Amino acid sequence: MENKKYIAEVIVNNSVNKLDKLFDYIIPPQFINIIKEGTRVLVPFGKGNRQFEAYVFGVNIKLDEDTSKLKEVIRPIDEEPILTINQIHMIKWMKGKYLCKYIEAIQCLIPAGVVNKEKRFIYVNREKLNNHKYEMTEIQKDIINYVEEKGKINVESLYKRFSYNEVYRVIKQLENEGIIIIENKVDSRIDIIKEKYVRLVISKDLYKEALDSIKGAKRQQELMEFLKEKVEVKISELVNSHGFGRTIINGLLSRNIVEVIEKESKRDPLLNLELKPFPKLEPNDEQRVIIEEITEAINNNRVETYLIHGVTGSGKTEIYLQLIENTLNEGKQGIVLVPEISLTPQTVERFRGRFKEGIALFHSGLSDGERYDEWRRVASGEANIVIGARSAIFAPFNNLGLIIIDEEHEHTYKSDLSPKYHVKEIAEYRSKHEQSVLVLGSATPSIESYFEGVESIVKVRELKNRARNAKPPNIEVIDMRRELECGNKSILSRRLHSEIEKNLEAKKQTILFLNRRGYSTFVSCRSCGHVVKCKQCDISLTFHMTSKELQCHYCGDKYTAPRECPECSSKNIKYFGVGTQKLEMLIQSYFPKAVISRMDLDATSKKGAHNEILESFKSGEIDIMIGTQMITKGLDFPNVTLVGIITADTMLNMPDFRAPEKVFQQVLQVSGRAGRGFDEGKVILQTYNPEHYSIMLAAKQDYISFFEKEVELRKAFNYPPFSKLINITFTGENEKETYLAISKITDNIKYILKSKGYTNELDDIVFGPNEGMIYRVKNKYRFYVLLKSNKENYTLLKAIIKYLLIDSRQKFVSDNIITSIDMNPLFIV
Ligand SMILES: Nc1ncnc2c1ncn2[C@@H]1O[C@H](COP(=O)(O)OP(=O)(O)OP(=O)(O)O)[C@@H](O)[C@H]1O
Ligand SMILES: [Zn+2]
Ligand SMILES: [Zn+2]
Repeated sequence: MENKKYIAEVIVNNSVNKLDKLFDYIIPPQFINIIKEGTRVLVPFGKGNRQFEAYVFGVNIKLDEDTSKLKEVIRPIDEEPILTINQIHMIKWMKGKYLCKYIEAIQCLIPAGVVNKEKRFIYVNREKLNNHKYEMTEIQKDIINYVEEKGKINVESLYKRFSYNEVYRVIKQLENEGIIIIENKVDSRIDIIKEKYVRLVISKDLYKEALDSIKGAKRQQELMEFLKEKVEVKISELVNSHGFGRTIINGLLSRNIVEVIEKESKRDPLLNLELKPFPKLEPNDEQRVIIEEITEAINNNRVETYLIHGVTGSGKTEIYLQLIENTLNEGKQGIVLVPEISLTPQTVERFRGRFKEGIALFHSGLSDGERYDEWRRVASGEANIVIGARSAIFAPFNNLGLIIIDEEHEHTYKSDLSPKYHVKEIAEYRSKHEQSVLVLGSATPSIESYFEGVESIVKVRELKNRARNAKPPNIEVIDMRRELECGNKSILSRRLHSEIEKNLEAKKQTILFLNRRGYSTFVSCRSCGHVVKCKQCDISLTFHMTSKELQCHYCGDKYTAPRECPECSSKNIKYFGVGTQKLEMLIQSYFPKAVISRMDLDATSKKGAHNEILESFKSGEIDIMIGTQMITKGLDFPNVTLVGIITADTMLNMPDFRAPEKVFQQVLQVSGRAGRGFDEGKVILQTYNPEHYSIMLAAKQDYISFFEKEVELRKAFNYPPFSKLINITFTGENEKETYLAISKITDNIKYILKSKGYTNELDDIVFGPNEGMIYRVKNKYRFYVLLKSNKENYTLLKAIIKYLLIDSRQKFVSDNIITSIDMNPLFIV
């Protein structure tokens, strides 16, 4: 056939709004069999035909159609497609679900190291230079000399050498005259690391002779003997760990006794962690039943979600380990998600101790290079287990059998960048499309997840007992209002004080927990515990320092700050909190002999500091550990018998409908650190709101009652899981312009809703626009509008947002305003 053309539909790797769609390119005949769905290609783009990297999403054949306006693909970048067809489907699905850009979704699936960057190279055209007619300026001469000297160089390096403005102007002009030529090349940003190794090249029979020939050089002889035992050794290792300097190595090199070879090496982030074996445990009855049931589902490729609700210390990790083992035995691969790798060193240790190898780690602390290497280990099949935070859910496995989300209630599973996905949603998608089992685990499942259990969408399995027969800790609530009445103004109740004392005498360890989030933004009464809330939203009001007013963070209603408590008329109506540092000083002054350590963001900002503190806590050097949220997760220290929660109220009064849930979770999680060994654990929980259902039920460790109460309230105020929230944020440098822009969008949303017959309900659907809780960040102003939708209008609302903020964005929002859409916000900030 004459006019048959192969057309590639591509996504250009560029985050400009206008480019967020598929573009057609002709595939030149020589590439027809190479360029497929998922191949990365180089394409010319725009008027200047600059080269861009692009991803092929589809290949079509066109017959007798006019393709004269289309450009041609320049060439493929890789030999094999970099995205599978499954992944392309997932990217399209993510775009539809989160209203993000294609390229943003692609960037979730492919690590930064793979995504290429365009580099510009520059060189001099000698002929044109010789023929030019005018006198050059000094700077022109300097630049030309510099470039000629180097041959062909990256333009970036000119910017380092000369001032940007000068270079920019000069090279533009010289380029127009053809004196210099600029070439665009797309290049991988990450270099593959090559390591140099040394090995003996002397055969066995010549060995003795060679050894004798260097009698005078004792160290060279020693190196020979050293290498004799080994195949090859890294130069860096010889130099750094074994004291063989370069001259010694060069000595043997010059005599042709050794040679140096180069091998590609992968950066291994686990390299410097020591490996302690963690042998398989005989599962107890509760564990066994669950392991058997889920293994059966894995073996039969069933699409199934399990929620393991197991009290703290019930041995969930052992279940995960055995499930992963069974998955590998089936020749399949597994993903284990943890809230934060650096905060869950014990979990990682156990997996490494059990499986030794084949584990790849994905987390935010990796350099681009490390991330790229880990990704390639997974893609090439070298690793069959991935452990990691959020991003690990995108691990490029091709035979996925099992996904585990440990501590599934943790908020770190929600991405704060676009696409604002929740790991659980991606995991559900992969489970469904790759026939694999999803396991969620928590001692305190999120209300949404447990609700899915009630609705039989997920299968809930319970672990009611601690694994090593330890008893659950005993939680005692201390009413801080009574302390004040009795004249104790200290941050420690008398009870907590004396328990710490006792614990120190018994040589047991103590954890003191202080929550920093939401610290002193709300107003409460120290005499009666009353907290001022919005009448409409049941949300604690936020105190605004500048206006000295109280404002509801959800609906925007303003209230005047009371001078005395509306409940008990006390003048003690302001809340004063303390930070961890101050707390550490206080505790040290109360217990001068105790060894105290602090674990918070400040104390652990140095690399490795977190692990160091944990190690010395484990070894028993530290008596009292003071910490923030960092110490609530997965720590298993048998010698901790006392946990003190300094105040449950900071969290309780967060302007967030999930505040009671978070308090409940946090109290149970941090309490769960106590009494995991032979001795019983005790928890002292201090609060100004002892009657709050969240505190009372946490003290009883009664998850089910808490769940029921919470669900009742969510239903009454129409919060998730009974509604879906959508949050739209506008950020801009010009306060007024940003506000007007979001107001215009809000009006449009209302207008369209009205035209679709929603008239009376508008006030129950659209809230705002309001100032963001963090109103001014880096001189940019932030406003948001919150939408509350139900099953029947969700699709409509999504379509409206898509129309206003994506498809017709240019019409409604100027380019200097950043818009962000969150389809299921966990926090509204
Ligand atoms: N079958 C078993 N036999 C003996 N010990 C076990 C068994 N299963 C688990 N353990 C031990 O019980 C302790 C608690 O287990 P693990 O840390 O897995 O609890 P968890 O459910 O993850 O708790 P948390 O939710 O508090 O993190 C660990 O020290 C673990 O080694
Ligand atoms: Zn009061
Ligand atoms: Zn309100």
